[in-house]
Amino acid sequence: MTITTGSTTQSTSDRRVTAFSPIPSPEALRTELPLTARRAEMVQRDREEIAAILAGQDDRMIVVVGPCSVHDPVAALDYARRLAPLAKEYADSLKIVMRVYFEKPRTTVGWKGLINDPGMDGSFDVERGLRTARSLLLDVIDLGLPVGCEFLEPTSPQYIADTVSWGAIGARTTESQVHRQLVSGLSMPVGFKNGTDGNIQVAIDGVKAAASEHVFFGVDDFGRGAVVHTAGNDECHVILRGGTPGPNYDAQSVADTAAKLEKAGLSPKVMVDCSHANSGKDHERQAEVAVEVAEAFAANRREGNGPVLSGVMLESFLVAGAQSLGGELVYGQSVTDKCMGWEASASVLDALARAAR
Ligand SMILES: O=C[C@H](O)[C@H](O)COP(=O)(O)O
Ligand SMILES: C=C(OP(=O)(O)O)C(=O)O
Repeated sequence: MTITTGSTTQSTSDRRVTAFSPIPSPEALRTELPLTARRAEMVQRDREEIAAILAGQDDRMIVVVGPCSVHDPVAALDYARRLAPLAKEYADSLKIVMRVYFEKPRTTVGWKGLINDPGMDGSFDVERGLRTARSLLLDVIDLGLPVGCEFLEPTSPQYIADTVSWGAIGARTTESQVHRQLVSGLSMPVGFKNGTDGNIQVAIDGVKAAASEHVFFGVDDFGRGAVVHTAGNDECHVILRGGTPGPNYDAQSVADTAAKLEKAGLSPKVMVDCSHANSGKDHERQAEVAVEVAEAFAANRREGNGPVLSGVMLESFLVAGAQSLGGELVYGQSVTDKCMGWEASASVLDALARAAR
């Protein structure tokens, strides 16, 4: 049911709000699609392993890999079925986390992801989006894969965060107090991207702010407005994704970021996003960047410099490249940024595993 509003001439509020569409509470959705004790155990174990890598207690490399965005849950699960055996095969050297991104921050306007508009047709069936997203997350966990999500809407994590082992705050929201507060209450390790302009300090500030306690506006499990009190999240790190001036995945940028984190009293943990401005959004270049980063990772370990570079992020799907929305869609191809295809992704994972060993 949609409630139309802003209709009386006397009203000074909601003059530009055209409707409110109710959705189920987080508790109702979690009851309908329960995590279950077995899955909760897997999520907890995966979060601890990722945190241990970030803390330097486990010298594997975190690899967050998967589509830029999920638009077709069938293709995403198909992808997960291919990734799961590789995650097992490389488990001695890589901690593979599947990118299962449902919320897309746009530079201006565009499709905002499966939760916002699962039909990709402007029908904005958010209730269906939430249900589809949660259901897919449970299916991916059942394949033995940890899940990584970007958190964008401040209240959507209530519906899905119990399934998520690693989270990200994107380049467009890394400086936002609302997102930093949100992270301070999240139960998993979270990476803050540098800004789109290449500013790394905003990500370092994000890590610092999220480690602190906060009190802010939110919703409780029953969807009621509430004041949220958080304990702070000390398992956060920076993600270097390049920026307007160019890439920032080189050894010097990683070392400088680590030094700045240490100066700020934070753990010097850095992940490199091989996509976005580090590859000029070119999926073929992304594979080359990943191989360069793998070599730097191996050299860093050989020189005994400690595991500053803790992980990489890759945008990868079944079919290489990207397609526009509108016409008939190619199965397994991104509808947002260009992704590496499956074959290229598998060989990059192999290169990363060899480097990490
Ligand atoms: O990762 C995805 C995109 O880079 C991000 O959502 C911005 O996309 P846009 O510039 O196409 O809006
Ligand atoms: C939106 C993303 O990246 P960024 O915030 O770095 O642009 C993403 O990783 O999907």
